[in-house]
Amino acid sequence: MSKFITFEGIDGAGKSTHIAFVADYIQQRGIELVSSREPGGTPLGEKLREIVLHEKMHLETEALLVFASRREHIAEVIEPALARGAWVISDRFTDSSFAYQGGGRGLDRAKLEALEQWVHADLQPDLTLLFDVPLDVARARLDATRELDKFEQEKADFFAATRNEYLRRAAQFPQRFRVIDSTQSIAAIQLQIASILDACF
Ligand SMILES: Nc1ncnc2c1ncn2[C@@H]1O[C@H](COP(=O)(O)OP(=O)(O)O)[C@@H](O)[C@H]1O
Ligand SMILES: Cc1cn([C@H]2C[C@H](O)[C@@H](COP(=O)(O)OP(=O)(O)O)O2)c(=O)[nH]c1=O
Repeated sequence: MSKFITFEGIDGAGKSTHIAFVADYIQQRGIELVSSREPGGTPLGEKLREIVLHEKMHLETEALLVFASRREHIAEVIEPALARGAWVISDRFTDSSFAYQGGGRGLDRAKLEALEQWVHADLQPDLTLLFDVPLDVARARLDATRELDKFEQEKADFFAATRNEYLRRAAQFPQRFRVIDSTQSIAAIQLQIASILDACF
């Protein structure tokens, strides 16, 4: 049966590092897998991603654009894949909007809930892997590796609020969230992910 798995965490937590591992692990079982990301995942969504990640805008514009990208992603990629029995993994989904636009930037949660109801009232991930690390660890990893986009340049209090909102949601939806202590070694994290996935097959 199809599964929808999302990857979440503050920038630098290690999400991208583990996506290829998860993709391999699932495909080794002969399952059709669609691997995607947000904002993005479709040609239009990728254009919206460029705008959201690099342009200054009103907070509500930002929220509307990430949900516009998501609407397209669900219609063009996620729903068709799930309907034919494939598994879908997405690097970020709606929990990112609650964490970044809600927690980080302070957008009223009720507005995000209204958008969520509008865009995907009947769809939720079956499993959400939350990569959780203290801010200083995430920051040190980012500084060591890449040029920072608009979100990655935010200050520590932004990421503290983002992380808190993720942890709040994990506590609110314990049946789909698995919180992974991402200060562990990559090998230890992969072992933990493998045992989480084994429970899904
Ligand atoms: N568990 C870990 N231990 C040490 N370094 C890590 C770990 N996970 C990721 N990294 C490194 O941290 C950096 C950021 O990881 P990345 O997966 O790109 O984070 P994200 O996608 O969450 O922003 C990369 O250079 C990666 O190799
Ligand atoms: C999906 C989504 C992402 N974002 C932000 C979080 C990230 O900082 C950024 C892009 O995420 P990500 O793909 O993790 O960036 P990178 O490729 O640099 O690892 O978009 C939101 O603010 N709201 C959202 O709804």
